[in-house]
Amino acid sequence: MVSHHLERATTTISSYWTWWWEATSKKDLVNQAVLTVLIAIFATLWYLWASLRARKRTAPLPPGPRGLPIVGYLPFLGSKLHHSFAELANIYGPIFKLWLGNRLCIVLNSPSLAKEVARDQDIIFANRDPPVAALICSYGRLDIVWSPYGSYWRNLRKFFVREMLSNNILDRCHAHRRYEVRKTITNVYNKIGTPMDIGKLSFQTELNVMTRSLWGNTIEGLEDSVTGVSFRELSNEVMRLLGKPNISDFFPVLARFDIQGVEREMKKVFLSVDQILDRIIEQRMKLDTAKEKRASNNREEKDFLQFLLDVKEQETTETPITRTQIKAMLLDILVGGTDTTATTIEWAMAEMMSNPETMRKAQEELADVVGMTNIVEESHLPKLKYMDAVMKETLRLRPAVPLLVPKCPSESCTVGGYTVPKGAKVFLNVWAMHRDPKYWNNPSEFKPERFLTDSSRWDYRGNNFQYLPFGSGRRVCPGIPLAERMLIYLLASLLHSFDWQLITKGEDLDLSEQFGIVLKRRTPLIVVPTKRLPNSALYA
Ligand code: HEM
Repeated sequence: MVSHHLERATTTISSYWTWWWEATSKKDLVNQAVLTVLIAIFATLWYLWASLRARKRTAPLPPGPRGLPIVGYLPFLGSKLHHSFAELANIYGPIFKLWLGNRLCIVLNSPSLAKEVARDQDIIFANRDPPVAALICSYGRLDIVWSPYGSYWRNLRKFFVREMLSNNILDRCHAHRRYEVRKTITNVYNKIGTPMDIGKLSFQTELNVMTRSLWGNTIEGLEDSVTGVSFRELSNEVMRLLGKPNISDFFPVLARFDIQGVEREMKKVFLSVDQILDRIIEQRMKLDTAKEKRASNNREEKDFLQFLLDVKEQETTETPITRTQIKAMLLDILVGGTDTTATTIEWAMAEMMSNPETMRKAQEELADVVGMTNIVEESHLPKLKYMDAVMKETLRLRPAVPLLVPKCPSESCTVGGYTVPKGAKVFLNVWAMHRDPKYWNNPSEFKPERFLTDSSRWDYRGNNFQYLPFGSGRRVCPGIPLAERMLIYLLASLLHSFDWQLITKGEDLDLSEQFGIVLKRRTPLIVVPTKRLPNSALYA
C-alpha cells in the first residue's frame, strides 16, 4: 500500500519537475518561485498524510521484556505469575507484552485498560484461550467456562442462569443451604477443642450445598464409596493441572509429545471425575419412578439435574442437550463454583485471625443482628453490613481468580494505544489492580471498613473497573448470586457459633499464597473452635 502511494507520488513529482525544469530553462523566475513553493507544500502534506495513515494502521506492540530466543521470557517467570506480572508492570507500564515460548501474552494492569477490553471491545475479547489441560476437563470445550464465544455458549449460559441461578430457584434451594450449613455447625460442635482445617470444612459444606441443589443429594449419597474428601482431592488436582505452566501450551508443535505429562495426568484425574458424574446421572435417572415422574412434571419441585435430563429427553427442544454437555456443566459448577467459594472463606478466616479487631467487630455485629440466643438465618444477611465488607475486602486482597480466565481477541485491535494481535493471550491482573495505591489507601492492609462507605461504589458485578473479583463483560462470573449468599452465610454461621484460635497462641499466621488458576493459601489454615453460644440446642 505504502509503496503504491510512493510510486504515485514519484510520478507526480517527476512530471512537476519536468515542468519546473522547462520554466527554469525559459528563465521564468516567477513561475519558478511559485512552483517551488507548491512542490514544497505538496511534499510536506503528502508526507504528513502518509505517515498518519501508516501510524493509524500499525500501532506498535506494547513494550515488554526481551526474553531469550525460542523460550522467550519463560525461564524468568517465578512460580507466582501474578507477582511477576505486577513487577513487570512497574517497569513497563500498565500494558506490556511478553513472549512465553512462541505465544504472545499481553498483560493489562489498570482500570481504564480493563474497561477498554471488557466493555468497549467486549465482543472481540469474549473468547477464551484454553490450555491443553482445559480441553480435557471441559470435554473439548463443551462447558460454559471454556466454550468459544458464540451461540452455543450463549444458549448454555442462558439456560444455566435461568434454571440454576434465578432468584426464584435460589430461594427455593434455601432449605438445602440451611440443612448443610447447620450440619457443618453440628459437626464442628461435636469436635470442639480439636484443630480443624477450615479449607476442607468449607469445601465440604459448599460441595454439599451445590450437589443438593443440583440433584438433591450429596456425593456421599452415591451408592458407592466416593466421599466429599476424595472429590476435593480430585478437584484440587484439576485446578492444579489447569494452573500449571505447560510447554505444550507455549509450543503447540510440541503438544503431541506432552513433555511434562500434564495431559496424561489430567486424563487420569478426569477419568475418575467423569465416572463420578456418570454415576450421579445414572442414580438420578433410576429415581425416575412413577412417583418421581409425577413430581418431575411439577416445575417447582425439579432440581437442576432433573431439569437437564428432561430437556435431554425432549427431542423436539430447540437446544437439544447431550449427556456429555450435562456433565460438562455439572463440572463447571462442582469444580469452579465450589473451590472458589471455599478458598475465599479460608482466606477471610485467615485475614480475620491475623487482624483480631475485625473478627471482634464481625462477631459484635452478629450478636446485635442475630442475637446470642438465635442461629444465623439467610434472612439476616442483608443486615450484616460489616460481614459484607469483610467478604468484599477478602475478595479485594485475595481475589480467588487473580488473573481472571485469560481472554483471546478474535481480531487484532488497539488497546491503550498499542496493537493487541488476534490470538494473543490476554491477562487482566486484577490481583495487582486491587493493590494499586493509585486507587486504594494502604492497599496491603486488610481493612473491611473501606467498603462501609458509599456502598454503591463497591459493585463487584463488573461495572467498577478497579474492583473485578468476578471479572467483567459478557463472560463475567454468572455464579455471583449464589457465591455471595454462600460466602456470607457460612462465614457468619462459623463466627457466630464459635470463637476461633490458632493452635499455638500468639503465633504469626502464614499468609503466603500459592499461585494457581485459583489463588490458594500455601499452607492450610488449621484452627481450634470453642463454644460461643450459651445454649447447646443452638448447635443441633
Ligand atoms: C467466590 C466465588 C467465585 C469467584 C471469585 C468467581 C470468579 C470467577 C471469575 C473471575 C470468572 C471469569 C470471569 C471473566 O472471565 O471475566 C468466573 C467465571 C465463571 N464462574 Fe465463577 N466465581 C465464583 C463462584 C462461582 C459459582 C458459585 C459458580 C456456579 C454456581 C460459578 C460459575 C462460573 C462459570 C460457569 C463461569 C464461566 C462464565 C463464562 O465463561 O461465561 N462461579 N468466575
